[in-house]
Amino acid sequence: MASSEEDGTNGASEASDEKEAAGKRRRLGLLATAWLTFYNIAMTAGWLVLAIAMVRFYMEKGTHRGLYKSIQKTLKFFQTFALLEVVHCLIGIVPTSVLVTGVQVSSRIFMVWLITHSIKPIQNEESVVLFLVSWTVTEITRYSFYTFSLLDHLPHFIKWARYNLFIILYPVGVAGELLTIYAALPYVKKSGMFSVRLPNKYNVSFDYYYFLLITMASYIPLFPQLYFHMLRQRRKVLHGEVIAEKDD
Ligand SMILES: CCCCCCCCCCCCC/C=C/C(=O)SCCNC(=O)CCNC(=O)[C@H](O)C(C)(C)COP(=O)(O)OP(=O)(O)OC[C@H]1O[C@@H](n2cnc3c(N)ncnc32)[C@H](O)[C@@H]1OP(=O)(O)O
Repeated sequence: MASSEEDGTNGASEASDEKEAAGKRRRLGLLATAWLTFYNIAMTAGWLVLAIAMVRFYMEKGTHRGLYKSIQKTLKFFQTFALLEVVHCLIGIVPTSVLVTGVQVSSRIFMVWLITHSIKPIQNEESVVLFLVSWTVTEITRYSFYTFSLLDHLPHFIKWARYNLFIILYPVGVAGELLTIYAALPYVKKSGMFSVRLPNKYNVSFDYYYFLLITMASYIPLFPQLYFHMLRQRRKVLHGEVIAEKDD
């Protein structure tokens, strides 16, 4: 059987990819393209640094205990920087849903700052490693995908990885996040952190423990939407299907 390379279909699809990328750059404008290229390169580099630091830590110490503490500054910096992705959608320089990106980025910011950073006793949980590894592999792939696409030289394996690895990494990452929040519950309940009790002069109360329970429950309707969004993107990019979405 003739392969796609042999019968020339691969060449044709490469030519059409290049044409598409050139059209995309024209649409975006020079400034936006330059900014996105810089942003994606910086983010790829940041997550690569994180990956190397994690591998080195594990090879030197042979345990995951202390891993989070050793990489937390880099993680916080690059994950917080990702808030710009919501801005990119809002100003229209990337054709992505503000809602999908907003949920994705805010859940990460929440995990980094309001869970792992704030609740020290859970930093050595195995579940933290689960989401750290899953986020790191995802982001190296995702940002290098965007970078190479903008530069018009997208290797097939990166495209393949961007739209296949998430099938496993997304559930693994979400499991890591949920298990970490679950591990945090006893500490939150005992300490009463971030909670506001009555009576107070504003007459409002807030219980972080119940907020966490509600957050965990919100994964049930929200995660499938993100997952199915990615499955639709996968069909569109890898199999060329035209799919209408109504999530904006
Ligand atoms: C306050 C508390 C809140 C708590 C909320 C709790 C509920 C949370 C529930 C869900 C929790 C999820 C937690 C997440 C866990 C993990 O991440 S685990 C690790 C695995 N994760 C993944 O695999 C993430 C996969 N998901 C995504 O990638 C996101 O959905 C996305 C980031 C929003 C990306 O989706 P989308 O943009 O639609 O896909 P793409 O195909 O990549 O892009 C579409 C087009 O946009 C262009 N583009 C996008 N970004 C850029 C960029 N930076 N630079 C250049 N171009 C960009 C892209 O090229 C595409 O363009 P076209 O080719 O023209 O279509």
